[in-house]
Amino acid sequence: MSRSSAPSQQQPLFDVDGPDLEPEFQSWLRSEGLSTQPLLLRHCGREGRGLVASRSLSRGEVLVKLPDHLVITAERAAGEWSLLALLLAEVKGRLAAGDRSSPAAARWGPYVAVLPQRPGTLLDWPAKEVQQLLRGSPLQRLADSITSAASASWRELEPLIAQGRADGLVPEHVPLSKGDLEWAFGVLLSRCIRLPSRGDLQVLAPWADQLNHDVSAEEGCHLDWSWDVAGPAVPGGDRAGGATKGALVLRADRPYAAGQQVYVSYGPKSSGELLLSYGFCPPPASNPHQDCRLRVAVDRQGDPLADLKEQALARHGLPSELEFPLKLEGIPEGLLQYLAFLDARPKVAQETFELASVLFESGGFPLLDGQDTLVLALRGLSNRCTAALKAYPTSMEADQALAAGALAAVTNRQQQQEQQRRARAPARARNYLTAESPPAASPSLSSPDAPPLELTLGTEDVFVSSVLRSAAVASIRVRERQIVQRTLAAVSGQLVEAKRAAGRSRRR
Ligand SMILES: C[S@@+](CC[C@H](N)C(=O)[O-])C[C@H]1O[C@@H](n2cnc3c(N)ncnc32)[C@H](O)[C@@H]1O
Repeated sequence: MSRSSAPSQQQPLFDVDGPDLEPEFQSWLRSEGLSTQPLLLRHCGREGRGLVASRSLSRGEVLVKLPDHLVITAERAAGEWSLLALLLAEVKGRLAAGDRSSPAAARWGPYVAVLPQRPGTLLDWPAKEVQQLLRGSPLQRLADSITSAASASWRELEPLIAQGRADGLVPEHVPLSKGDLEWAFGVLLSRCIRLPSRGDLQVLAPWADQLNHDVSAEEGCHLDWSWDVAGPAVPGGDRAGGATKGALVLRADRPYAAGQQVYVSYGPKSSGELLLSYGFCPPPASNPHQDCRLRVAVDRQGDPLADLKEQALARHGLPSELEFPLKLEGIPEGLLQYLAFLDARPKVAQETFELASVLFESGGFPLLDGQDTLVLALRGLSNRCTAALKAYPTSMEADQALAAGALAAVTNRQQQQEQQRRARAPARARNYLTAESPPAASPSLSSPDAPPLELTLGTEDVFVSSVLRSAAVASIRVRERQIVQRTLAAVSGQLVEAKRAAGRSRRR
């Protein structure tokens, strides 16, 4: 794990003497050879459960050491991602029916029992809302890829389940409907960790998956969680009492005070990616990984050189379609070269390959039939940005008001809950700060100048309230458009500069 040394905001402290959460799960972990120390499982406000330092911790100290046999891999679930989902859904179905007779339920039951009923990912959103809320945003493509992956898995699993029922392997009391599988896909989306050190193996890691995400952390879980795969065996760690092959080890990257929540990063993800795959939405304006994806592709319909261009791109190891993350800080590396190539119209085949070599090998922008290919690329980017802005169905002002209105509603509700909690809490517990972030000042509901959403909307907020879901998306749309507008401004500046340079070279 790695994260910035300063916490992103003033962090609340949690009660280290409070009652243990999920006691059955924790005693199962201990019986499996996992020491849950030095972290405690606590309710962490809108983040759900989280892991909290039980005492002060020093940098470099081991926080989690998960023996290999407790890591659930697709291999261990006898196959691929879909089968891992099937394993989860089957165990959940059996637990609901009080049946622990299958080996999978006996093995993983205590873990599956503490998984959230509603992971709160995009797969839990009402289908009609997905299209409606994401229209115009590049997030629509991510949503499509999530829903089509889930549909493809279901198509793969449906006949297997039917066969399993026919063969008496899946009893009638275990429901395995599309909805049950979607629950499992949501769990995988929001909890799977990709381990680069093990060939990008995707795993479920009980206990470690109770760690929440901090946008300011530098790198992290799901795609990149930087677990060390520990070399030394954990004696007595396997179920037969022998040594396991290793363990996933998480070390503290900085000191923690007792009661402080330990966060990791789920990877450099934008607020939209977090919303769709994990169900929560950190304020996009303060997410350092916020971007607006621009998809650019060879125009197969309109470009007579499309085939040649695809061949030339392939020679340079490039696909015929790419997504570039536009950011506030400037034009992404390689975008202008790619656009210059897509938009150029060489007259002969050979020129197409030569142009590709100059653009992609030297990074320079040659003249093509007297035309400056940098100017071509900048104009192409400007047109695409203008089109991207037009694709949003709502105005910037409407989105700002929507996001601010939700912030006010959440803040008010939070203040009320806080007052109720304080009134109920015993005196000792009042010494601890509360689990939720400090309330923000309520902005005006309708002002177009209202501040951006400054509060993370939690999975529960987003799941239960379609108003908050649309507010979360509105806050993302606001930031995406700000990024596109900033890119347009940078392009205009560069176009003026490129034209001046072209004029100077003509005069010479
Ligand atoms: C890997 S699990 C972490 C444990 C989880 N909190 C639980 O109670 O099971 C990921 C889920 O935790 C929640 N989460 C993680 N980081 C969060 C954050 N910074 N803000 C709000 N929710 C967060 C989201 O619901 C997400 O889908």
